[in-house]
Amino acid sequence: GRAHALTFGFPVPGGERAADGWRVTWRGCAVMGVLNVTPDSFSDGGRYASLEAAVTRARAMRDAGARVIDVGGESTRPGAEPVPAEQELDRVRPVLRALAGEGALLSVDTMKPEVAREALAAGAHLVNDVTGLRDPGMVEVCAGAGAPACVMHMRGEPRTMQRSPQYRDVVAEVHAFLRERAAAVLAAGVPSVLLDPGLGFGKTAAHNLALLRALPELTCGPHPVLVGASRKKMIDLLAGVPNAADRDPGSLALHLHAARQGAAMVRVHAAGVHVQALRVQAALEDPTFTPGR
Ligand SMILES: Nc1nc2ncc(COP(=O)(O)OP(=O)(O)O)nc2c(=O)[nH]1
Repeated sequence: GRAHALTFGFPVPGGERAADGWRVTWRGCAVMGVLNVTPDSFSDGGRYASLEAAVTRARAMRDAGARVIDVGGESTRPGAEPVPAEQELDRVRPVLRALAGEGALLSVDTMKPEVAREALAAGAHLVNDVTGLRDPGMVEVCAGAGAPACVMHMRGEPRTMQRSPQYRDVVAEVHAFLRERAAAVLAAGVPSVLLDPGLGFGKTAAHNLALLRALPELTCGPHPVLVGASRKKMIDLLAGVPNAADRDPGSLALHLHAARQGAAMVRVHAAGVHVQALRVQAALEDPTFTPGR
C-alpha cells in the first residue's frame, strides 16, 4: 500500500525524529478507533461513559491494531444539541490522561478550541475537528501546540445539517473546501493535516456515494485522507439496516472500498474487524506478498 505520513511538533508514540518534527509513517490504510465518551452518540452512546469502560475499550481497540484512538465528548449526529465546553472537557480529559502513557496515538474529536487546547495538554496528539477548523482559534491551538489536524467538510452544523442539503457539484465543492482549508491551516503553522470528506455531515446518501466514488481525486493529493462511514445512515439506505449497531458489515464494505481508493485511515467502531479485513485486502493487492507457507 501507499506510504502516508503525519508530522508532529513534539515526540509521539511511533514517531521518528525528522528535520521538521516527529514523523509517523505507515503504509496502506490504518484504523482510527472511535471512543465516544458521550451519553448520546448515535450508535454507542452511553456505553463508555465511565472512565474504566472507556479505558478498557481504548486498550481493546489498540490491542486489535487501531493506530489512533479518537476520543469524543460531544455527539455530532444529525440533530445533536451542542454540549458546553466544560462538560465536554470533563468527559474527555480523564480518558486522555489515563491513555496518555499507553502508547496509542490519541486524537480528540472536538469543534471547540478551548477543549482542543486542554485535550492536547492532557495527552491528545492530534485534533479531529468536524468543522474543518472553521474557528480561527482552533488553528491557533493546533499551530501553537504543533499538533496535526484532521480537516473535515461539514455543511452547516450538526443540529440542522441534514435539512435538505444541496450542492451544485458535491465532489467539486467538498474537495475545493478541503484543499483550501488544508492550505490555510498549514500556512498558519499546523504541522500536517488529514483530509476527510465528512460523510453524512450535511450530505444525502447520494452525496456520500458521489464522494466515495470520487475518492481517488482526493487521495492522489499530498495529504493523507481519512474516511468515516462507520454505522452511518447511508448503510441503512443502501442495505436496509435500521439499527446502527448492526451496520459493521456495511461499514467494512465502504471502508475496504475507501482503502482500495487510497484512503490513509478509516474511522471505525469495530476496530478488530477492520484491521483483519484491511490486512487481508492489503496482502491480496500486494504482488510481492508471500504467505508464511
Ligand atoms: N473526522 C471525522 N470525525 C467524525 N466524528 C464523528 C462522526 C460521527 O460518528 P460517531 O462519532 O460515531 O457519532 P457521534 O457523532 O454521534 O458521537 N463522524 C466523523 C467522521 O466521519 N470523520
